[in-house]
Amino acid sequence: MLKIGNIELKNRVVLAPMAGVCNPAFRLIAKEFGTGLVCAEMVSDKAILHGNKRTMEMLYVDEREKPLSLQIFGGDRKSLVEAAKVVDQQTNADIIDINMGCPVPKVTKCDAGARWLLDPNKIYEMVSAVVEAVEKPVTVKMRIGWDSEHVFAVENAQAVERAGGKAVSVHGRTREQLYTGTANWDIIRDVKQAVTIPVIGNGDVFTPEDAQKLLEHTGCDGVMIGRGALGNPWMLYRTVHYLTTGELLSDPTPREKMDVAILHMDRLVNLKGEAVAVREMRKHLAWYLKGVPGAARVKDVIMEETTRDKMVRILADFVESLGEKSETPVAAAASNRDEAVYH
Ligand SMILES: Cc1cc2nc3c(=O)[nH]c(=O)nc-3n(C[C@H](O)[C@H](O)[C@H](O)COP(=O)(O)O)c2cc1C
Repeated sequence: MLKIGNIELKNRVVLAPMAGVCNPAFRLIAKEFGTGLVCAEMVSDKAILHGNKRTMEMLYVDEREKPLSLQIFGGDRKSLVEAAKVVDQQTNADIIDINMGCPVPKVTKCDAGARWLLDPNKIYEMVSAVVEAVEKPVTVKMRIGWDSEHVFAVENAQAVERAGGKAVSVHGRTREQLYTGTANWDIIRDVKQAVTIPVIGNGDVFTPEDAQKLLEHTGCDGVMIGRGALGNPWMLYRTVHYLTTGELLSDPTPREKMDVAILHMDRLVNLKGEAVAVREMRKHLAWYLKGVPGAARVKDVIMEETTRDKMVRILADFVESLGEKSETPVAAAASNRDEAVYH
């Protein structure tokens, strides 16, 4: 069983932190689909200390999402520590994760995110300072290196371990690669062999079989799934099921997809209000509709809509036109969920 500090996970499947995606609406769906640990989108230390309404909403954790890891980023020791204390003392999160992989210049210019990958000493200092200041377990999520010339994944993970970090997640790409090329699972394996804390492997897991392969190849304690779950939380459920039983469940039917898309939208409406939810939902609907036969015509129309009801009507008519029932085991899991209301 995967244990991070004192937090026991019921399985080895982790939903990756994804900005603009991993808010309570999607995280709860991921949890209902059996995911062992869900990660929240990254939040800046400065924003937490500033305490504006939107940031404080980003720190909200529903009891049903637990265990949950909340990710912070920053470049200045004092403010990172202070922000970590806020997460420690004022949120319902179980784990405090530090972002060491964000590649965007706005973040790296502030000496935060992937910038740390060049300096194991800084990693040690920053992680030690946070560990000393908080009660909750501290983890780090990192890329394997800054660029192909600076791949310090092993040294960096060892610095995290020495500093008292309780686990490390490793995305098998450098900062320079962004999302191009393939994730290097060999280096994730090197990290796993070099530390004793749990290592969670990440990168290019799009099917349950990929998850199994990553775990076998790297010897990792857990597998983290990001893009494979976009518009496809079934991927999480199918992976948990495959890793536990060896059985490969079929993909969801279009009706199942639309049912969950509507649930997702309704939770976003509760969370953020209709205007924001509808805007945010456009990208999710594009993901949910990806690969659904005949969905191209619906996609174009739905992107123009500005209300929840109109979007739902289009989805309902589309599903009706397909005339299928949802009866697969995944549908049963989805229909067992209860309603979430966030205020
Ligand atoms: C839309 C999006 C947002 C992301 N936001 C974050 C983030 O907030 N924090 C983080 O550590 N990684 C973030 N990532 C990176 C993912 O957590 C993950 O490391 C990466 O997508 C590789 O995993 P995958 O191949 O399973 O997608 C993001 C990725 C995507 C696609």
